Amino acid sequence: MGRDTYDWDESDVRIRPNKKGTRPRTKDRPAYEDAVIGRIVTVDRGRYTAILDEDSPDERVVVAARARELRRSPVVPGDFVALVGDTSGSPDGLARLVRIQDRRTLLRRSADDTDPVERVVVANADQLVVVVAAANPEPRIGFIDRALAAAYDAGIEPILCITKADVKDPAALLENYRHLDLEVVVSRSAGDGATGIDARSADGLSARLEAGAVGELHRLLAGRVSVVLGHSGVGKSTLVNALTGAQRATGGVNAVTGRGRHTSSSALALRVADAPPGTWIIDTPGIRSFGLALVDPDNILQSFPDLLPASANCPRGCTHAADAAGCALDAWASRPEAGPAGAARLASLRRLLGAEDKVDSKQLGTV
Ligand SMILES: Nc1nc2c(ncn2[C@@H]2O[C@H](COP(=O)(O)OP(=O)(O)OP(=O)(O)O)[C@@H](O)[C@H]2O)c(=O)[nH]1
Ligand SMILES: [Zn+2]
Repeated sequence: MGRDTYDWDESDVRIRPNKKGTRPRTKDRPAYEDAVIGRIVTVDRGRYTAILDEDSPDERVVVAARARELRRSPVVPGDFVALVGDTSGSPDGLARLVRIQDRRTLLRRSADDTDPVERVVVANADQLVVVVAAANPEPRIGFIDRALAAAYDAGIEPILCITKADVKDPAALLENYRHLDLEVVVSRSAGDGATGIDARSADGLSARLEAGAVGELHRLLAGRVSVVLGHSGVGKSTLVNALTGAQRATGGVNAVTGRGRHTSSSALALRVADAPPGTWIIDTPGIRSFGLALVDPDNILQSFPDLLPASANCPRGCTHAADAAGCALDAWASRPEAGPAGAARLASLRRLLGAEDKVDSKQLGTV
């Protein structure tokens, strides 16, 4: 997909305009007919790093500053942008970012469930890889379910990746997601002597991951743009490094941008090694919470497809809260088909649906 969008030019028509997308008003902006389109790989202190003529002999990295007419529209990794000025890619050159192309998808979050401020995470992602460890740190069901709801809301396909399966069997955790049509990849470190993939993790230790899961992820990512989300310590950098061959944690010159050290708190698009053109991973360090203040409650329920059919038996306008009279979801949870995780699934849905009403919801972003 990334490939196609990359080739857009000035004459392009809009495909699937995203009503959530942010676009400068058409009326009063100059045409910028000499603009070139690039893919944003990272944003750091008001400087936008874009990659131009991707996968061609003229491929180059261009740093840009935003034009005033963009006002405060957020520009994020994954965005395709129009650049004018010095787009040669010379080390000291600075281009001007004059336009954000229409976005296919937009992953947004709020700091917590009551904060209405939109934080745009990445644009044009096809997939969201939610990384949780089987243990150390303990997996948080609420975090997974929040991420699934945000992905559903954004029209992005989720993938669940469980790491550290060598530390604990993730079967009980996976029981929650058994009824979902969700790709699940289970990763573990490789035992001595097994064929593994060496990856340097953020703390500098080298983890050796079993090749199977990394290979499976590699296959799922091919040709697509995937955001990777996970709490600190789950092994996200280890995985990302295994897939990209990057060693950003060790500093030095960045594999994509070719420039200096990247601050570790901003999202960064990295190329997946040995993958077809357009295969990108967008790493999102430092996202600790995933507030759902911007997500339509209806989409929260839609992201629980195992509970959705039963909700058809609820009274009209049912809030599905624990005290909602006649809510059919209680009956669902007690049925054998709901499985051992049925009650937990319902509780998780209720936490997410009810979060916006709670006074102390500041905490809920990290549930
Ligand atoms: N046992 C085991 N340890 C792992 C596995 N994957 C990663 N680790 C270790 O877990 C620790 C954390 O890994 P990181 O990749 O740095 O975790 P992270 O999620 O990127 O954390 P931050 O860098 O803090 O965001 C490191 O010591 C890794 O070597 C695994 O599959 N099994
Ligand atoms: Zn109900």
